[in-house]
Amino acid sequence: MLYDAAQPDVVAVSALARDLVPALTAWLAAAPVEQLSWHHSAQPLPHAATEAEYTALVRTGVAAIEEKEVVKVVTSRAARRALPTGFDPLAAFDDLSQKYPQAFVSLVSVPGVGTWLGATPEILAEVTADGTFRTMALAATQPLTADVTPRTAIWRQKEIEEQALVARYIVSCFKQLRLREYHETGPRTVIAGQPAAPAHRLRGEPAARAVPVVGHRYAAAAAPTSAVGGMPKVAAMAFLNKHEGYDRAYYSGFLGPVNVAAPGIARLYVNLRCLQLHAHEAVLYAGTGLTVDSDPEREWQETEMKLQTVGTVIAAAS
Ligand SMILES: C=C(O[C@H]1C=CC=C(C(=O)O)[C@@H]1O)C(=O)O
Repeated sequence: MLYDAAQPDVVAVSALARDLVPALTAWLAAAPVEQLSWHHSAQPLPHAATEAEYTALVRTGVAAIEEKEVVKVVTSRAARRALPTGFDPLAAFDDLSQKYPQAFVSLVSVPGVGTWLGATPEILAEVTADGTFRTMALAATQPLTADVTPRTAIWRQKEIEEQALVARYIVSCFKQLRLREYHETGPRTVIAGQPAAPAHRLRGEPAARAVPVVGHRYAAAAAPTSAVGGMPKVAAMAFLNKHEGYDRAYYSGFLGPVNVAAPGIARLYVNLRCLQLHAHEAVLYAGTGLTVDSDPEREWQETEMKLQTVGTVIAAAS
């Protein structure tokens, strides 16, 4: 499934994905690595914001919240990193899979789309074999340190508010789909990464029994969620289009296996902690949810921390 934030009405789903898997797996196993050609997007490289530019964007975001233009907005930035000679995307994929066993690690290379590598912890929507539909409200991240565990993590007002906004947004999407019966657990702190860029998140997990199509409809209605766009959605997106200053491309869109395990089973993830490969460099993406209490310097540091998730595989290959 492919979704591009710039074309929110277009969601491409392969009905035959399951039938393609054996042929693709055999092809990958048979092709020598040097013969695999990785697609590069024809789009120009995005502007990579400096610290001064990003903190200024955060200040503008906080001012927009103070002026009640938006309730919450999630600003983001791109960062460019030179690729080490002979960088092997398949080895980087293996490396990420080992480092982040709880994340959805993906390597996607499509003509016209380019090559994207990522390790996202965030489920957008899931439909399981028994027809259960699940989603989660993630927001806020803090570094995992020796003396902070999920049991002892303390969250500030800003983060509690941020997570509550995302949860409320999800419930409003349920209402839109006339999905009235669901149950909610949490929020509870979870580990959303492994040593390289560890983080804790708050998570609510509303679940509802539903026909499989709800997953698809929910994903199309909810994306971009308030965890990656903001609230209200239209005002937050207008703010980002005006001020963010670069094209997010597939970052903060969604991806995942649909109809692969069996028809109707889907697991869609928000495309976070990802990078796009270009011929000689990678573009990494990260963002942070702003509320009225956001501190620009802390938000910059949070993006730095998040960039390390995929940044480590480039550093490891150097
Ligand atoms: C925009 C990103 O994270 C969003 C999703 C979850 C937690 C977030 C946070 O910690 O601020 C953000 O809202 C990103 O990781 O690039």
